[in-house]
Amino acid sequence: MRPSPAPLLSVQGVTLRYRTKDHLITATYRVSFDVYRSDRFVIVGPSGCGKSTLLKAVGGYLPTVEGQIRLNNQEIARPGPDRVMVFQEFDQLLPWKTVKENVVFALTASGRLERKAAEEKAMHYIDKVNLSGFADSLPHTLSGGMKQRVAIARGMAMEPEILLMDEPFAALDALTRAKMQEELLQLWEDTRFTVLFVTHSIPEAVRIGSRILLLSPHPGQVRAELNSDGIDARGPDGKLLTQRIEELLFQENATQGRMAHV
Ligand SMILES: Nc1ncnc2c1ncn2[C@@H]1O[C@H](COP(=O)(O)OP(=O)(O)OP(=O)(O)O)[C@@H](O)[C@H]1O
Repeated sequence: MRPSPAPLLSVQGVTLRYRTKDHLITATYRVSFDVYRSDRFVIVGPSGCGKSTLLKAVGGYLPTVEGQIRLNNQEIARPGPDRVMVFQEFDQLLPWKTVKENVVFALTASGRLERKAAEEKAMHYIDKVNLSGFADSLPHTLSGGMKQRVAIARGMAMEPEILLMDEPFAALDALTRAKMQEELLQLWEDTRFTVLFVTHSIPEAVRIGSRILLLSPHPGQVRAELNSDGIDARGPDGKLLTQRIEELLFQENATQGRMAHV
């Protein structure tokens, strides 16, 4: 038997808290999961269960209270270019820079590439998100979906070890959202990047994920981790998986922290 590969990202027993003036808020409690290279790892759970907080901690913006987060076996202590975030908001781009310049700037400002190499790489990824014809446009002339495509192109151009996506399509209309999900999967087919994707939409989790982690309501604990690789989200298996997730998330007396593998 071949030894199983080491995880790219390992989250072990992670508790995350916010301290406000009057309260200590536990956002996640002893959450554990592993993300392997080329996983499309989706975290799904109800509003307030700590999904964004987990992503912030993986991004290196929030320290753990308990547990450890390791990338390539190195403990995460601060943000770094090996982890790039894409957010829900459409205002992630620099409004005074064109589409191309937004991507080029991310590559040159981090000192990773010279101007010419950065331009080439920027155009490569802008093309991948089908925006070549808009390279010289300013963000305010683009639709919400197009802005998100630019943010994704910028994130991918940085070629991080892992792309962190926090509800990137939640503010889009249903049709555009479905199209963007399709495009993301196509991009993944092309480049097999590793993505950690947060959503509160079960259909989106089933559509995007190769693995799906379910978190309980606040404070978020692991309720189950499901294998969804190769499942046709629109076919009978996709429907069954959606039902199973609904049961696991909404059953009244779910045993907290119990792991279910499908
Ligand atoms: N900056 C903050 N200060 C204090 N509490 C916070 C802060 N950010 C989040 N919280 C609290 O932490 C908990 C988890 O929030 P988080 O935003 O991570 O949840 P979520 O699952 O991403 O929710 P949603 O799906 O609504 O975005 C919530 O109770 C929230 O109120």
